[in-house]
Amino acid sequence: MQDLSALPISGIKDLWKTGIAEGWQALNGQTITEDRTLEADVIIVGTGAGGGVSAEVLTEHGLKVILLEAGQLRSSDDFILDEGKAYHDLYQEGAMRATKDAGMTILQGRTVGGTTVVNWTSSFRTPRQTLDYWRDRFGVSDLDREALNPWFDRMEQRLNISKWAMPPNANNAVIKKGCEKLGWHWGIIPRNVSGCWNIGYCGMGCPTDAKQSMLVTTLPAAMKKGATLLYSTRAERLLMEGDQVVGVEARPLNQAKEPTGATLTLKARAVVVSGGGIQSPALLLRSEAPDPEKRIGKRTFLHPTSFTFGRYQEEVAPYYGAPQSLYSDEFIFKYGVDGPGGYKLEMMPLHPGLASALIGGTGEQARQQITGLPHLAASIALVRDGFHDHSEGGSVELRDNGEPVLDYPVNGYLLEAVKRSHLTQVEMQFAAGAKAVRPGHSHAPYYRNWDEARQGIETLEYAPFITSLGSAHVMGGCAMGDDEKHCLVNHDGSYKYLDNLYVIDGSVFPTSLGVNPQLSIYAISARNATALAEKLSA
Ligand SMILES: Cc1cc2nc3c(=O)[nH]c(=O)nc-3n(C[C@H](O)[C@H](O)[C@H](O)COP(=O)(O)OP(=O)(O)OC[C@H]3O[C@@H](n4cnc5c(N)ncnc54)[C@H](O)[C@@H]3O)c2cc1C
Repeated sequence: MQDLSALPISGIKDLWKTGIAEGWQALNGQTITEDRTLEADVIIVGTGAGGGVSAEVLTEHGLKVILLEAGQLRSSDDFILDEGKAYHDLYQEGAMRATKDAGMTILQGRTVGGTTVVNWTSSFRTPRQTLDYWRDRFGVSDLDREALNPWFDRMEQRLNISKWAMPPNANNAVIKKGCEKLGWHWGIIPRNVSGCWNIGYCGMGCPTDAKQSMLVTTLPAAMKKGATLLYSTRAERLLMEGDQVVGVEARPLNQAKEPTGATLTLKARAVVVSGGGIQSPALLLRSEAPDPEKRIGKRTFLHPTSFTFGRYQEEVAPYYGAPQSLYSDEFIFKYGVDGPGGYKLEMMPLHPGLASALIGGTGEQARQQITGLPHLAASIALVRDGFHDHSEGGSVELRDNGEPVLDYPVNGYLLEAVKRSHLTQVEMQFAAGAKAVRPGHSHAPYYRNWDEARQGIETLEYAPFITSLGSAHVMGGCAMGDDEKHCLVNHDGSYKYLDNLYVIDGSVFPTSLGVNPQLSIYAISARNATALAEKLSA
């Protein structure tokens, strides 16, 4: 019998299959077994938020671009709502990435389109407080909200970003019900979707191309203008002559993500590094790029994220519907910008695979948890990291095989914020009508009411490993700013110690943001890629 689950949705044309049939230059590294040399005006390493936007802008200016992507090319026909396949094919380390001591899990994309292919579409402008802090603390000039607003306008229009007009799913409705009852702020999330079917599988790749990720927007635009894409091909190191970057050495990868043995020598007038947090610093480290203050990979931030799970009488079905549509900023700057850690409240989708990994438990307990999934709501709190002396983030290191690992110790400052965020989320879920709520902590039971929970959480030990923490927002590691003690690139993305090298992605943020990062990356990348394009085409 035919396996219907493996069939693409009929009537939706796969953009990439059509484009390649029409002549787009997309080369699969798996088929490259012999050395080659290629030339372009600009080489872009990485095809996510920063790389996609840069590719569109640079090709619009008539520049010849080569895009390198370590991940594979997967497009709408491949997105069959299968968690296992998606995590294996579309995520870094098969979605098993974690910090060095395994204190936090890290979800990050690795595919053509980068993390934008698997993200949950929430699109916020950078908070003023964050931009002001960057200016005052790190000397990030020319990047206040007024200067950035035109770039936000432009990218919101390009990616069809607007507040979600449908009713929230039951999972997200917890925010409205709970916050209204408690008198807390809540709002509707703007999403980058066009004709969204409200399926709820954004994290597995959008099968209807409704999500306006780089895969269906900027990258196809660049391909139409003659860009060359080399996928399953990893940038190994930068090619340098004195203090000039002259290109990139790249390795095509086979299906097992191992080098095929061939070497690609790619020459260009400029190199844009858009590998995202962790990978962009890793490329600079592998290249032994000059770094007098030892800043490469330092100040890598994660928005460390805590969870709570609420059980409801009615069905919640946390796997259906727009994954994130409501949020609360009640606690994000409540304790000042650089005081105790503030956090943004959102909900997260729970599909069976992710749920079993996050909720934990074994044997009968695990069975009960999973059978109860339809009645479970999952809230998250994204802790703003990087705004306090005790919140310096993590450092990227290289393993023996050249692959990166992030050392991010979970310290007392963070755990204090996490404890407060548990109390907040538990209170919100009870106010929303939950019958029982459990914070993401190995020693926490399901509490039956807010009083019991408050007392219980007060007695919990908050320590690394027993306190569940994860991240889907890797930022920083190549901080921008005038302050050379902390920063590696200038506010236009140019590398301080080499010519012709630009970092354009989420790794340039000198702190985390306090909002989900994609729109900040799109806007700042559009600004910096435009300046670069004008310079190169002058
Ligand atoms: C599950 C999930 C949900 C999310 N939801 C949201 C959301 O709702 N809203 C939001 O704002 N953000 C969300 N994010 C985060 C957001 O998508 C990312 O912050 C953003 O895409 C990062 O952009 P980037 O350009 O820095 O890197 P990425 O988009 O990660 O792109 C980097 C790309 O470069 C490639 N690469 C790296 N190194 C090399 C190399 N050496 N050679 C070749 N290729 C290389 C990588 O394989 C990757 O494809 C989510 C993330 C996840 C994981």
